[in-house]
Amino acid sequence: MHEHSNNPERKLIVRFFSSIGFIATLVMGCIALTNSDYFLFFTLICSSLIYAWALSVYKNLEKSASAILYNLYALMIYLVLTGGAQGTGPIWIFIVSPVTFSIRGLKRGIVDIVLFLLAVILAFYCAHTFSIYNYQPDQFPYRVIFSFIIVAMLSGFYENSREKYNQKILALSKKNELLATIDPLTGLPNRRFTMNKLSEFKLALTKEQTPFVLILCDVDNFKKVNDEYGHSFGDEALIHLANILKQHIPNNAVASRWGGEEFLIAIPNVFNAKGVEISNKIHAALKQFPVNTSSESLSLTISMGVVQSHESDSIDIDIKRADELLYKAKEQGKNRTCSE
Ligand SMILES: Nc1nc2c(ncn2[C@@H]2O[C@H](COP(=O)(O)OP(=O)(O)OP(=O)(O)O)[C@@H](O)[C@H]2O)c(=O)[nH]1
Repeated sequence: MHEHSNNPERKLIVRFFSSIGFIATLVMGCIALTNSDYFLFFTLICSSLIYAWALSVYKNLEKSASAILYNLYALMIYLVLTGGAQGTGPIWIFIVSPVTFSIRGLKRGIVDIVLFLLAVILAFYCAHTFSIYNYQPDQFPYRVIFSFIIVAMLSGFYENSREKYNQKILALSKKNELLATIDPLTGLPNRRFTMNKLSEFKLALTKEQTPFVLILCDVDNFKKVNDEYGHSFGDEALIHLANILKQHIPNNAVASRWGGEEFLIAIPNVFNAKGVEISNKIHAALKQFPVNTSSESLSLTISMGVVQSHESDSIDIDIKRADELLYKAKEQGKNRTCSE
């Protein structure tokens, strides 16, 4: 499948063009019938049926797109060859480049249009050589071909800008999506991202009995840190803590900034005891590595509540239990972990 056509926008375009093609060829077929032009009537009805089929298989984009385009090309070549109604047939070829580019995209569109152009030149040549239709004035075919090339180039230029613009928008929205899930100060995932991750962990617990542990952490006496050392030192302390948390959790775990000076760690595939072991390593690392700035140094301490998620409890209840244990750790004198 061509990557350009692999999205809902392409499906819409394919449906749109197959519907337009179906209606237009059907109406033109009926007009040909009233003019007693039976061969043109038969050609247009066949074309209309192909468009109807393309519409019915629109979910298979490649098939549907090829049916629309090759049907269109065949009809255009027929019109050029026979002159259509009183020699006006070639006028229709100008719709080919916008339709081709919007269905095929730029690169493949150029290939299709060059091949189509060669077929049109051949059709004009055959019409003249075999006296199928005698275009008047003689320069008419040259003018049509020349203006077709200009229209094709303009459509290609437009498609090129459109694709570049789309890519920019896509990159920007990906970047924004990422920013919306990351805490700008610590670079850790934020609450929103973590809630989604917790839902995944909960699903794995209920479906596959994969256990997971939550560790809720809160910096001790952080108001005092801010008051004594300043707010920017407080910020440095949070960044330092975030780095320590990242270094001490398994790769498949998530350490997130839950809000303010609170952090939540979620570790899949482990039981409570492993959560407590990790929390003890974090306490030790904070003791070993103080927050250092050019002028200040401080050993930060945190309190933690560790719980194992219960299959029967909601995520909110799990977090509430962790919060109760964290509160207990604070009550018992801080710089410690309480678990169930
Ligand atoms: N520097 C800085 N401070 C923050 C940030 N977010 C929250 N705080 C501060 O964190 C402090 C939290 O204070 P409290 O809730 O009283 O808690 P505490 O002083 O740590 O006391 P305990 O939790 O009982 O140990 C407040 O002073 C907030 O202003 C932040 O992003 N940067």
